[in-house]
Amino acid sequence: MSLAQPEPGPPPWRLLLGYVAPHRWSLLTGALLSLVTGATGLLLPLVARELIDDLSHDRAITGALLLMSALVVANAALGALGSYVLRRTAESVVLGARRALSSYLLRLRIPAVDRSEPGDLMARITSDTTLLREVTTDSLVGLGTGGLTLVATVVMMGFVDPVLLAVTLAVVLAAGTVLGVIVPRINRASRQAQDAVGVMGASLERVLGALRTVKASGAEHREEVTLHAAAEESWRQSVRAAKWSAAAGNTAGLAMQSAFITVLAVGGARVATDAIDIGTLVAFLLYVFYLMAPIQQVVGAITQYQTGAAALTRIQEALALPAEDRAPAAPLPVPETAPAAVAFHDVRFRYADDLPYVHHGVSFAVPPRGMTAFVGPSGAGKTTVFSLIERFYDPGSGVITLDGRDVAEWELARLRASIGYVEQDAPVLSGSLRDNLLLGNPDTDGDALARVVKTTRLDGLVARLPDGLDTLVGHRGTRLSGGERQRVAIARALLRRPRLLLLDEATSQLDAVNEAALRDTVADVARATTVLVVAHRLSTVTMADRIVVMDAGRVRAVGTHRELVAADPLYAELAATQFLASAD
Ligand SMILES: Nc1ncnc2c1ncn2[C@@H]1O[C@H](COP(=O)(O)OP(=O)(O)OP(=O)(O)O)[C@@H](O)[C@H]1O
Repeated sequence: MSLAQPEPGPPPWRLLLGYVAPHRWSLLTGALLSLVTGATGLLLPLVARELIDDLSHDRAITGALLLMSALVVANAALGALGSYVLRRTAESVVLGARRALSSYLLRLRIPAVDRSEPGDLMARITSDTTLLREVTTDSLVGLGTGGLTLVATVVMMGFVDPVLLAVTLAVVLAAGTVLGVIVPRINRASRQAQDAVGVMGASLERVLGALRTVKASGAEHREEVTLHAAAEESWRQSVRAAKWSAAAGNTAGLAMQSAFITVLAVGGARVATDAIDIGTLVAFLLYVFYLMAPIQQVVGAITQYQTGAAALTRIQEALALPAEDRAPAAPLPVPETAPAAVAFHDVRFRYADDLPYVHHGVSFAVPPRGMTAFVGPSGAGKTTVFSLIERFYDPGSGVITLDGRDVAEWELARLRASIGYVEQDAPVLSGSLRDNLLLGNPDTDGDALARVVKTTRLDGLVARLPDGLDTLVGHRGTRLSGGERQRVAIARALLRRPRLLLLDEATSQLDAVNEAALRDTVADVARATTVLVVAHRLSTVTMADRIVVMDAGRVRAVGTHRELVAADPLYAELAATQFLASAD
């Protein structure tokens, strides 16, 4: 699954260097340790040649043996330290990418979220970033240290016998041509495998988010088929990538074996004709043996990079989605407490370029203080009014003002700090009830919290819960009823001490007693705050100071309940059917 990307981003290797840059020193240290490890290994054949020489001339071999032992121990110790440093650095690169991505995803603009699958975005943060670990150690370091060791080994081989080196290189180059065909296939398969993991994440999120509905609809089997199809696609593509990776690895292995045999044959002939001595041939064969590791490392680096490049591209696609400016870490102190004035001036809006307009020139003005109710048939565009005030979306044309100033000119965090928003489906985040209430204003003191808990009639619920305010709610905690969730959402919004309260009233969530109590609370709030409410109940509209009647993306009429019943036929009909049906 691909996210829409406006223009091609930088190549994956540049992205990789960007992630690695903050850790360049530890990466260099690790790489250096690996190099020194390789160098100690490279000295061994020379010492071996000395040892054979000493033996054939009846000289003592203790010194050579001691040197060899020291080199072997140093090789092991430095190798372990180097791989630890590299692994740690790679984990830090993964951490950096995860931090960057999660911060970015929290700032995504709502239209970008509307068009993305949350499960796929999650896969990008979790599984794609994990792939950066291997790409950092295996690819970047592998290519660096493997490449350098390769060059050093080749130089040493040239030093020992240039003819045998030419033979070795001819075999290795033949294998390189085959690898050129294989490597791009690994990239394609890896990208498809990661995309399939994204699709699976999206399907899982869809099912787990509505598991009750899936069960109640008896749709488990159909959903299972979709999930399995995504899992199988990931398997298929990963197996394809594995097939090509294995082919690449074995091509390198085969090349080395062939080089070994060829060197043995040609070298044997050279020893027979006295062109070289036996010690030189043994030393050269040891170098061929040593060449194997850096070649495998370089081939591994190239194949691993193909997988990493696919992941890097997916990460970059997420980072190219439109996002809001970074919000300050601490909640902004609300600069003013005066109630806000809101106005829409000829606002036209649609959710996406390929969707019809939802607002066709909406205009209204709400003075500070008091309650304004928005009513109208389902789909008229009432909730959209709130989304635009919060700047979840920007209008296509027209202007929305808060205190007479275009909301587009407000610093976003300051704008939202002025507003308390109670959504229609009032989500509860998993965590304690206290966390949920203090989400928008964690510094609230205990007295203020207790007051709001009481006014929103949550005190009974708190008394009933086993750990009171610290009881876990939401996922893996106590499930709250629809009405309780709504009261929590109202309390959360009030604790933000908003200058403008947006209340998207859900139908039939509250029982009569709680509804009456909350009506009084909201009426109280409206004395000092501007309250806008999408109203579905007669009790709400009758107490509103003004009612805005919306129909099909336009404002039909504005007035009080009494005025509108007399003047507006649609409102009169709504009052007679929709509102009366839920009146107390
Ligand atoms: N995120 C979105 N993306 C695309 N279309 C949307 C989105 N949200 C709402 N719409 C569409 O915009 C139109 C107006 O929706 P809105 O939620 O504002 O209506 P409403 O008047 O609040 O309805 P209700 O009373 O049923 O809640 C609807 O046709 C809806 O399908």
